[in-house]
Amino acid sequence: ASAAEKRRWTLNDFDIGKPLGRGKFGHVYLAREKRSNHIVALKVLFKSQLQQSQVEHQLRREVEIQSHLRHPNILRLYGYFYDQKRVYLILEYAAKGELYKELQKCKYFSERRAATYVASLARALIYCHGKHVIHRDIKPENLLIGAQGELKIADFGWSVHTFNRRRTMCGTLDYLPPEMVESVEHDANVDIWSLGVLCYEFLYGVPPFEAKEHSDTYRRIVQVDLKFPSKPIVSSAAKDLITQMLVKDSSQRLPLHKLLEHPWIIQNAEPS
Ligand SMILES: Nc1ncnc2c1ncn2[C@@H]1O[C@H](COP(=O)(O)OP(=O)(O)OP(=O)(O)O)[C@@H](O)[C@H]1O
Ligand SMILES: O=C(O)c1cc(-c2cccc(F)c2)nc2ccccc12
Ligand SMILES: [Mg+2]
Repeated sequence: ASAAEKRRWTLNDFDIGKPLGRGKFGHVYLAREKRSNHIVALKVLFKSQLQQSQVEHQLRREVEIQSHLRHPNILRLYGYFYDQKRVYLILEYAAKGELYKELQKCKYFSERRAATYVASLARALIYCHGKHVIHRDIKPENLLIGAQGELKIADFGWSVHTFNRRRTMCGTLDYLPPEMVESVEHDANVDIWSLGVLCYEFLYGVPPFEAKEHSDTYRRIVQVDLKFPSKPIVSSAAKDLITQMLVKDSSQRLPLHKLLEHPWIIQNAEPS
């Protein structure tokens, strides 16, 4: 690890700025590291809440993984430290905030914007899968936007092994592929499914299997009840890509490197 990673950080190393948001286990603040004047996001997590939710080990492992990942579309974890009551994560600051908010504001994205985001996520996932890290939790809430408008996968829900993990944490089912919803063995192809769900949501403003009741969403996922609305107008190339990703048999999903060669991506994604 670099010198920055090894050093023992303390709260005194930082000037704390405005709150950037509230997470499940604490707040995230804008902060400046005093020696380097480097702007970061400081995520403060309360130990008591981490213990109550029994996520302490998950957090340690995810911090371990996240600190070793280096990719332009993956939010950097520079380091961490803790005191009596809190754990602090020193994160790359994503100046343009949450993709989720941007999607709500625009309702849905242009095909060029959607394809550019999908291509950068595919490259980030190819990088992760190359390191035997699968994500399992790709959704708009876990995507942030950097100062140049680039996408950053910001979630700590990484898992190293491709073993079958129950989703102990509650949260929307919308992005789960059939094998996870049916909680059978799953592998890196789960991320292809979630990326397909995300691509649909970028273009239509809603996820493909959304339903009022959890049980209905569950049924629509396992039946791959995929329907394309007539509005907004979306190219058949985009629908073709989504259809090749939202396939029940995970081994038949379009591999990520093939996604980057798909006509819709070639024609619409900004060159990286
Ligand atoms: N690196 C960052 N740069 C800018 N804003 C951030 C950053 N990290 C978090 N935020 C803001 O703070 C909010 C809460 O952070 P986060 O979502 O990480 O907390 P959490 O929901 O508890 O964590 P997780 O989503 O991993 O469970 C985010 O929704 C976002 O608005
Ligand atoms: O008091 C501790 O030793 C402690 C350390 C850590 C921790 C250590 C490294 C990385 C990381 F993300 C978290 N998390 C905790 C969560 C709850 C209660 C105590 C702790
Ligand atoms: Mg969050």
